[in-house]
Amino acid sequence: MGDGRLEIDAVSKRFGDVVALREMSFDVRAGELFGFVGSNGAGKTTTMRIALGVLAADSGEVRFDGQPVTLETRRLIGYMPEERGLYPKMKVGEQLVYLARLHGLSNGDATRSMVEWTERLGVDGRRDDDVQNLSLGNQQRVQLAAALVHNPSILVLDEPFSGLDPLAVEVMSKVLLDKASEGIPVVFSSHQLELVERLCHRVGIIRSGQMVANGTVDELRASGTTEIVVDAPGAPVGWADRLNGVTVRSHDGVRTVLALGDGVDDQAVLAAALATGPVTEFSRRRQSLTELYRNVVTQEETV
Ligand SMILES: Nc1ncnc2c1ncn2[C@@H]1O[C@H](COP(=O)(O)OP(=O)(O)OP(=O)(O)O)[C@@H](O)[C@H]1O
Repeated sequence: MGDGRLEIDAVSKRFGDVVALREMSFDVRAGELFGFVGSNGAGKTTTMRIALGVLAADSGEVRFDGQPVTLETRRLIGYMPEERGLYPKMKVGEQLVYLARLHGLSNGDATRSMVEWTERLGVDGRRDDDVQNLSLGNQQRVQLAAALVHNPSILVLDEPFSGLDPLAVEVMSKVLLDKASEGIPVVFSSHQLELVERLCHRVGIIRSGQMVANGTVDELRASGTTEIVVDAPGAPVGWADRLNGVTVRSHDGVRTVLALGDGVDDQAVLAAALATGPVTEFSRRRQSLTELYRNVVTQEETV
């Protein structure tokens, strides 16, 4: 209690026959940027809507700072919905002030916050424009401003990066990192795995409504398959085919990429490579989040 964490604890949800979430559990720590990834329909939006409290879970609990999220604590959440929720015919500035006031800010504080966030997000020149007249990317910047304008203590953002140009991605990234470094938990969903790998402190991969991997990208690497790159110029084709517990991922000229099963001794692989002649490279390959994701998701599919 009192640690500023957002906890999703064994949350389940069905829509008729569709099981959207099965005992989904993870936590987002204070000061952490948490990336939430998974295929279309895996349950990301449903989880976020339950975290916000706009959708009720069938079972399980969402807690913030050790306490169940209530109507009162819901006001502490800055939420960016996937279906974007701005009033198209309202001016940007008026809308942001209105939303901040709904969350209890005084008129003066709401106006100051609107000015600050429109400047930080580069839409200060559009304050007097109707939202519907902005480009989609600028609407998204305003949508982020709407999530931030009431100084939330938790940020829950559904695909905030989708459709943004590279400069807008940088602006959005910096704001999210800054908010996390102020000590609040920040969770966002995304299909842009390179971006998630670059930005996030921890990542959760979900499939069919369940959390199937969760941790720093390095932790996910450590629990995944070890891949070894071997450069053995004199080795005949197929030199590694008969090694126990080893799968040849690719063989390209003199370079072979091998996947080592659990408990396989890499020194035995090195000895086998040396037995073919000189070895000019023998290294562990760092898998990208995209590769880890593919492995986790396809592994689960075959279970
Ligand atoms: N209101 C609803 N009524 C019926 N089924 C729903 C409803 N909302 C979500 N679902 C179903 O629940 C599952 C999870 O959907 P959800 O939108 O949470 O996935 P997602 O991970 O956010 O997907 P995407 O990446 O496509 O946005 C899907 O099978 C979806 O069809």
